[in-house]
Amino acid sequence: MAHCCSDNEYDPQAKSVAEAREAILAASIPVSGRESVPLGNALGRVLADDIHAPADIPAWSNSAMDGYALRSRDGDTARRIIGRSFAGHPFNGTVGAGECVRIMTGAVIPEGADAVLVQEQAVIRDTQVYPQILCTAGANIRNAGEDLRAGALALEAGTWLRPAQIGVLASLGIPEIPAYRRLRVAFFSTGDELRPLGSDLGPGQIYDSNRYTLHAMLQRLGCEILDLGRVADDPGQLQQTLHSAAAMADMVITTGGVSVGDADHIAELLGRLGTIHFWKMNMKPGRPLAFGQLDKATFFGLPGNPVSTVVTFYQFVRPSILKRMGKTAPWTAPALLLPLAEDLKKKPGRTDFQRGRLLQTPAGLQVAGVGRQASHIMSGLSHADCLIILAAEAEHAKAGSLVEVQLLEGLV
Ligand SMILES: Nc1nc2c(c(=O)[nH]1)N[C@H]1C(S)=C(S)[C@@H](COP(=O)(O)OP(=O)(O)OC[C@H]3O[C@@H](n4cnc5c(N)ncnc54)[C@H](O)[C@@H]3O)O[C@H]1N2
Ligand code: MOO
Repeated sequence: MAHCCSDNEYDPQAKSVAEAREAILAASIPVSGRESVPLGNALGRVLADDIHAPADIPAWSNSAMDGYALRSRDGDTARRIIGRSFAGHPFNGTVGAGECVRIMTGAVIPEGADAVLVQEQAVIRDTQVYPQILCTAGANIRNAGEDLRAGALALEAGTWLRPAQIGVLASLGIPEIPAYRRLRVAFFSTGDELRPLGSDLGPGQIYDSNRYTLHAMLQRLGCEILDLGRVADDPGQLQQTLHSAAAMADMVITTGGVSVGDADHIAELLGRLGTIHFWKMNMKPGRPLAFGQLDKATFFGLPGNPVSTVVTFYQFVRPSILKRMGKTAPWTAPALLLPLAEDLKKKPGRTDFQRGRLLQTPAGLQVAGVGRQASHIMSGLSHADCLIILAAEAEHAKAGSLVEVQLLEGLV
């Protein structure tokens, strides 16, 4: 018999994170609906068509520096300034032997010139320029089509638009883009103990924090959010809410009530209403997880413990949303390998997603835990910038050993 406090860390029936994610992604079918979206509102949308460059980018060969456009083959001989080429105001003549054109960054390279002498490397007397160095052909010139050739594939269908991609589309002069429609996600939290923020708490009651965390995670993914509020641990109300959620959304997410307690009704209900798998996951936090289909909607029943809600969202729901939004792979966050700055405790059995923070040390980037790791400690998660992933079979991890790390924040 196992000791009462052993926490049953190893369960041969439990599903691994990789197995569950594979099954979830296989069942996550991309939406087909599409719409035209003004580029200014396109952040976070997914391109529904390939985008080709309508013209060379840059359209003209232009100067990378402020200086003098000249013929490189004339060496370091003095040049006479015959005109000016400013961004938006090209010089219309031709640069000949012994001549140059005053030029600014971004201005068109005049005919005849094949190099730009940077002004810091020139001495000017009267209208003569005396090069202090020899320019090679092509020096400080950005050639037409160097970024993208006319007709070249700029961005592929399935690209998730972040600021850099928006910038590329803007540089092509495209005011509206073809995008897949946004994913409609309905969610609600379950539990008799949950109270709205701002209300007084009675004995045993807590604030419904998961719904706010979920809302924020969905907002970041650009979903159309349908917040259905709090639902008590009442099978009739739960059934009604699940029905209406499935009728209005592409995906339905609940938190709480997926475990084995007497008030955990999600399992039994969904077994009747849809095609649902209840998985005991081989991970910590996030042991119970429900996944399946409810009418046409993908369903996720996330565990109620607040940290478990976040960790399971990032490991399973986010990849499913990204794929259903039409984004091409990858759908999972990449893992870095970083040295641990301190020992971390772990029992063998479940894959551990410990909350961590990155440390800049003289020896380079390292990672440390954020302290207490239980699945109700949201303050720890709020101080974390990454998850430290310790393999199921691993025991305590030693300072200095390399561990997998998933960043919680990205630049874009
Ligand atoms: N006998 C067993 N008990 C439990 C097991 C188990 O395997 N056998 N698993 C434990 C693990 S691990 C987790 S995780 C939880 C998951 O349970 P539920 O999904 O049924 O969640 P609840 O029981 O409803 O709530 C758990 C915990 O989280 C709080 N909670 C719930 N909703 C919210 C919310 N919207 N905002 C903030 N906090 C919330 C709730 O009050 C509970 O404290 O089951 C364990 N038990
Ligand atoms: O698996 Mo639970 O999420 O540890 O608290």
